[in-house]
Amino acid sequence: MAMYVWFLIPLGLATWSGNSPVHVAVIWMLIGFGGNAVFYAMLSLGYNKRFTDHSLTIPQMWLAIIVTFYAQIYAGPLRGGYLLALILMFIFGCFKLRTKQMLWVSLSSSFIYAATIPLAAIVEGPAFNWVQSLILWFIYTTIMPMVSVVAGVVSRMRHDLAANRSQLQAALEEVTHLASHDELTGLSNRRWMMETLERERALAQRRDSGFCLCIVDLDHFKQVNDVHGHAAGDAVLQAFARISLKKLRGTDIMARHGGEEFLLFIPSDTVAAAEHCVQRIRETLAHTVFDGLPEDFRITMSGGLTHHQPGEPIASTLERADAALYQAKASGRNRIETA
Ligand SMILES: Nc1nc2c(ncn2[C@@H]2O[C@H](COP(=O)(O)OP(=O)(O)OP(=O)(O)O)[C@@H](O)[C@H]2O)c(=O)[nH]1
Repeated sequence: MAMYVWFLIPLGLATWSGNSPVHVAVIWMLIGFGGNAVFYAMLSLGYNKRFTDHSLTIPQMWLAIIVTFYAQIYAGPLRGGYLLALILMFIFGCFKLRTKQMLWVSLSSSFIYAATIPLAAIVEGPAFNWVQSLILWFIYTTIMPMVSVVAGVVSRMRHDLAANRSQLQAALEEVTHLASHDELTGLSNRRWMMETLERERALAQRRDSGFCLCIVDLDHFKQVNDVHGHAAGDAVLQAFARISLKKLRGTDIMARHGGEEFLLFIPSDTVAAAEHCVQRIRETLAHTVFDGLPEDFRITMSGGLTHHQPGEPIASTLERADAALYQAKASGRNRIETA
């Protein structure tokens, strides 16, 4: 668009000084501004999505080529200056097009340029300088492919840069995810959970609300590895995470505390309500048949559940939950003990 506005100055001067007929400036404005308005409307209304070239760069370049060559037919000795408008348009093209597309546009435009030379000769009559015009055409036909190649290189560099940036973004997201999640189960990891618990502790204190913590441990898990192999053990851990997440509410948080131990945060004011939730997981697990393991294979869990006392450090809550877990194991496993 800026090109059309800027070239109105030389075009206006050429018209004012009698070097270019008025209709050229009128057509320049009508086609230039009207065409751009159409492209703007298409982009705003999303019609551009129907084309493979979403940016509509090629049609926009063609609009500039046609209107510039039209002005050039009547430009007389000023003819060469108008070609500079097309250099601007080719630089614009390099933001979106590949070298091949740029070359195609430059070569096909040089054919159209050739076709305008006899038309300019008709307009100018006997004063027309064929040699000068053919030299200008030769310059255009040889320089524009070079501009296209350079523009194509710039375009490729831009594409590579954008691809690198999105790869870097994806890697950053992955690193951020890995820093806060357990790779095997996809649950939050211990570090993230401890930070979250500190935040929840501060929030609970401010809101005068409570929450419960439960340490969950799979029973005799070592035997799973020993009898069925480490891969089967991994599959059991993953399945347990899935089962638990299905049974939890959106506000509950389950994290892998380490090994076959998990930490469960339940924002409940009463141990009874939290216990109900943990018991649901325990019962479901006890009846779960695992893919790839014998039909009669079952695994159970034990849990130590406690309520966070206002003001106490998280470590103290965890110590109590751990003691309750120890009690659950000592009492025969597959149970939840509260403290
Ligand atoms: N497959 C697998 N095993 C793990 C992983 N992390 C820890 N373990 C195993 O978990 C087992 C834990 O065993 P123990 O601490 O003896 O506990 P347990 O056999 O569950 O016995 P109780 O807790 O007393 O019921 C060990 O054999 C660890 O190797 C893991 O990521 N994958």
